[in-house]
Amino acid sequence: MARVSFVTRERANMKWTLKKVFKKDGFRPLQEEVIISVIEGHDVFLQASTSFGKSLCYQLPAVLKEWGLTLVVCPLLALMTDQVNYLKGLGVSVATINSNTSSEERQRVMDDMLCGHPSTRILYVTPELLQTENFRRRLLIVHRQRQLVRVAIDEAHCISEWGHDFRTAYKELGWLRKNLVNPKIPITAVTATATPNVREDIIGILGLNLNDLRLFNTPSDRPNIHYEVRYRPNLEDDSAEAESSQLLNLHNWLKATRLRREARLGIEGSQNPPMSGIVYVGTRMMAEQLAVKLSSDETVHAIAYHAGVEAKKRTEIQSTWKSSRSFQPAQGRPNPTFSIIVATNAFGMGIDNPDVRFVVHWTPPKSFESFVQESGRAGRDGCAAVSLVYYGIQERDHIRNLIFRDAESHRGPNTKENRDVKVLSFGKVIKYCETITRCRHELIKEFFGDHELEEMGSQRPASDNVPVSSSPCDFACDFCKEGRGGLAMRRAKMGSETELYAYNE
Ligand SMILES: Nc1ncnc2c1ncn2[C@@H]1O[C@H](COP(=O)(O)OP(=O)(O)OP(=O)(O)O)[C@@H](O)[C@H]1O
Repeated sequence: MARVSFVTRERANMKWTLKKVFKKDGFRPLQEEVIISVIEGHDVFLQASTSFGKSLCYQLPAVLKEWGLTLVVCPLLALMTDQVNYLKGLGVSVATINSNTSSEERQRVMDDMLCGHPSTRILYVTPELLQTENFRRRLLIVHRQRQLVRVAIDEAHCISEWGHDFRTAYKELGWLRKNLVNPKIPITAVTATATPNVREDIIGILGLNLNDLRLFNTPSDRPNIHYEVRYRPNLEDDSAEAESSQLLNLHNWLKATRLRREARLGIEGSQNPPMSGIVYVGTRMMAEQLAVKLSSDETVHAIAYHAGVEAKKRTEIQSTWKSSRSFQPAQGRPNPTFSIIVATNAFGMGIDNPDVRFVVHWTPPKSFESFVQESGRAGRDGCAAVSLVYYGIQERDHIRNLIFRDAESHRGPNTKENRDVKVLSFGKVIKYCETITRCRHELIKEFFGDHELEEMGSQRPASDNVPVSSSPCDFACDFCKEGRGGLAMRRAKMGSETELYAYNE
């Protein structure tokens, strides 16, 4: 009886807050169930695909009640700043303490935390801050004052050495469960990219209570993304020719995309706002060079983004690209059809631009998890988008050598394990790219062990809208569109069967 009234009352309250505070018309499938579990005070582990809306699952409960502080641990300054600005824009009382926070602001936030009834509802911190004695002491005071309601761990895969973005400070988060007791503070951990090993670490290190843990997941692939691999010819003795034929290939693909768009919309492409895309490259120099080469076509405006670009300029590039609707072309050039960021992996996790229509990997990604994170920047509005990976035997071998060389150049007890993790993850990239007999959506789900989550009793969204189709992904990948024969022909250009790893069956 008590539960029925909770559900009825809280659901109405949640919907009202969703609309009134977050300006959203409704929940996405599964969000409501996750949020109810968070509000009920359970430990929650949510593994949902990129762009699912995981942040809302801890932000909405934080503002639903009229008091109490939610602590959010987040690995990236840029991500934290984006979230804080977004929430401030909605009128939520939110704060952050990180290396960019001024001492006055830091003092103000700390004073508020300790005042016995903090007005801050959500506090974003780095895992490094949470390691400091000073912050821990203050957090324990807030807890004793019964003002700490829950902790959320964003990008929880960073906890695991099996993960692609392992952060030592994340591993120390076990402190939370050990010290925030009487009452126990519930923990919500969210990620888009955790393999079975990583999940085990997240649950174990955070000390999530298995008897009470609520597990949720959505499939790891993204149904609205068309996944495709393009094979580079193996021109060992002429890498410049291979490079220029790849550039031509990408320019042709952009041209075909532009023509399709114009045909669909029935108006000149130049009258539409530019279409946003990201091209990932391996090095800063490559980013600079490729941005210039892509911009040689006047329908393309491409700009390089990497850690060597000054921080202020990077923010500027990102915000111009995000607001492509108000894009101003350079003097003397027509309005471009494409606004492209050519980026190294300095641009990735957490970037939330709703209308990115394509993500291209100019060379194979170094890990499968980063591939899923980076390709997941596409189609965040739920509309159709494309992921293209250019793949060649030389690049494959080059990356493998880099992984081994990097491991050898570092000393330390974890070197071998760390290298093995990287080799294993790159092995998945190889399998993903070289396989010509399976749907790519299915491969992604397999690599993240979606089936095992099901066996662990994870709740998934109801699948009543699954299209009836003879393809597992409704023809949203190159295998399902072209079939084995078509892919085999394309892959043959890359090299002989003996040069491929034994991954393709
Ligand atoms: N119920 C909803 N209705 C409409 N938009 C939503 C809803 N929930 C979340 N969103 C929007 O979806 C976008 C993605 O949300 P969010 O950044 O939380 O994704 P995420 O799951 O953390 O993805 P990633 O792992 O890729 O960072 C945001 O712009 C957010 O405002």
